[in-house]
Amino acid sequence: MPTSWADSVSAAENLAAARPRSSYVPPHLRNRPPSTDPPAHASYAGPAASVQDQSGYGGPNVGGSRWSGPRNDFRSGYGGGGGRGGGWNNRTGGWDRGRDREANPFADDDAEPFVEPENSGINFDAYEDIPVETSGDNVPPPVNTFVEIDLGEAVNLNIRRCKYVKPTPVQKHAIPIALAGRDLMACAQTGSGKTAAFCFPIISGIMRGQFPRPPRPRVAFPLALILSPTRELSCQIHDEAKKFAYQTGVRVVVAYGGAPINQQLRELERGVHILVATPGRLVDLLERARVSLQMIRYLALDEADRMLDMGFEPQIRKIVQQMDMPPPGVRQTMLFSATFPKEIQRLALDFLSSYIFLAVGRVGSSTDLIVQRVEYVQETDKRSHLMDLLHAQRANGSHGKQALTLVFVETKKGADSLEHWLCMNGFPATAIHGDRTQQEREYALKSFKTGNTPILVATDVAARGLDIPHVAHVVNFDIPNDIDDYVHRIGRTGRAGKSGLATAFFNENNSSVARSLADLMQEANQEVPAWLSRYAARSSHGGSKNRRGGNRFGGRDFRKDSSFNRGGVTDYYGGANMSSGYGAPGGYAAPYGGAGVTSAWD
Ligand SMILES: Nc1ncnc2c1ncn2[C@@H]1O[C@H](COP(=O)(O)OP(=O)(O)OP(=O)(O)O)[C@@H](O)[C@H]1O
Repeated sequence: MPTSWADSVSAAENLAAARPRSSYVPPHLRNRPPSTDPPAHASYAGPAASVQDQSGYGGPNVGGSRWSGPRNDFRSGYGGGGGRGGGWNNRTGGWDRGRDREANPFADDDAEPFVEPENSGINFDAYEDIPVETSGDNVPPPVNTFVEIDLGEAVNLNIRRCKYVKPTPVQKHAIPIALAGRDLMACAQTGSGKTAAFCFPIISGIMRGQFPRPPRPRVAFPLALILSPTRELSCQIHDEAKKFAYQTGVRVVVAYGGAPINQQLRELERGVHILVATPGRLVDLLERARVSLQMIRYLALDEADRMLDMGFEPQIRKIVQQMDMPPPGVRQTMLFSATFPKEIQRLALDFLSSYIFLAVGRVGSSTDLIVQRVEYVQETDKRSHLMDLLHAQRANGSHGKQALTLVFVETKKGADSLEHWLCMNGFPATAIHGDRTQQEREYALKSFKTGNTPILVATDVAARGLDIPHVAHVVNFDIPNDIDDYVHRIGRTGRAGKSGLATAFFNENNSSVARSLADLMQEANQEVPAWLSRYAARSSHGGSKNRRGGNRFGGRDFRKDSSFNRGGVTDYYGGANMSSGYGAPGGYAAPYGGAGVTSAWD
């Protein structure tokens, strides 16, 4: 009997190796020991449903009826093709052929080129005391271990390959909610494992589900759609999802702008269960009729508040509401972010059905793992101040090496110019922003990640979601106008239980965020300089962007606000007609998404 993860991984690999290669194994029987009984009928029952049957991972059935709830009843009937023989994976060139050639997504994991000796090791105990709030009807109880969550043997094996020992707090709560088929709006701090929180239930659901054969050839019919705001983030989610879905038979494909579309079309033609995409490229594919959303059962918006703000909202509405995607209640919708302004929560009602709101930590708060410093620096002194910081950092670093430092600026021009200046002054720097070609962007990111160019100057295009190990320091050379952007930027360090440092250069130009910055720092147990408190006191009367106002724990699901019910919406937790009255133009636009917000994005 396997006694450790390593044992069970190698046992499973041996089992796979021992399987006779010559005889044809139908896709739905792959990953199953030879003795397992064949299914009663030939309908497609998810790529690796059989894996579940032999898992031994029964565990308590968290969420009780999650596999037989009304949503799943509906799903199995959706499209009316559940009983058709063969299933959609059997079409010519289907994903199952690709599965035989599935590259090992873990192959590079142990060859980390840049290793920072201090501060390695994941310390999720740091998250244990975080307050958690859930609201909504019949919230499924959280779990404490992955074993309790019935994700199936293949996914459990991948969890071990990822070296995840136990679920993070957001995973403990969000995974059972998602497995129960519930819509979810989840807010949890940067670097706390949200990607896995929405990927695991999607993969598991696809493995267990009954889905009809896709109706047309040469058109991709994904079952799940994961949207994210940037190309790099979509690629990262794709990489992660491929790890979680390795050898499950669930096929994950990514589509994003700036890369040749033909290659992406070819990938899509080979079949896709989970499509990870940026909105612009997806709209293109939909308009070319190469992707249909008609079979979507799962919709996840990562960085959901960003996806629903002014820059992306029209595209998201087009994708979700104006094409052929099943409506809320038919599909399962999950929104994740570290920040969720109330205006956006309100807007999100249009996409959700009877959802559960989950907040792990304070909504929009940063993690205590990040030491935040704010320094008063005049505009003209910023460069020399940065140079001092970098010099000091190099002197303190191991072997005189520059630690990975991410420097955020407001504009693309500013990024180019600072990169140039740093290089001229002997600091190995590169830059990433929306005017660079995709190739340049990818090269910059890679060079930074590997430590070849340990300073990355970036606009907000790199602010959200990117999980770059060993980022020691985030410098807000220009402080963003919106405090939520600040939260995401500094969240590039202090991830997965590790600590990090964030320094912001503050001056008169930033007085509009003084209050929210001081509040945020206080919430995260950071030392607030007296001069910043004075700025905050001065600016506390104005500033529509100041959405904080102290500790808001306990009142953050906006449905709990009295204004929610005053808006004529009486169904408190997501019954019919919740969206009425909120589609009015200007409902949220004024306080959110100023002119500068979209400039740095794709
Ligand atoms: N249960 C776990 N155990 C150990 N590490 C984990 C676990 N879950 C996730 N991680 C790791 O934690 C890191 C951060 O995860 P992830 O990128 O999903 O965070 P996030 O909450 O989406 O952050 P952001 O808000 O910045 O997008 C990743 O490197 C991921 O592999």
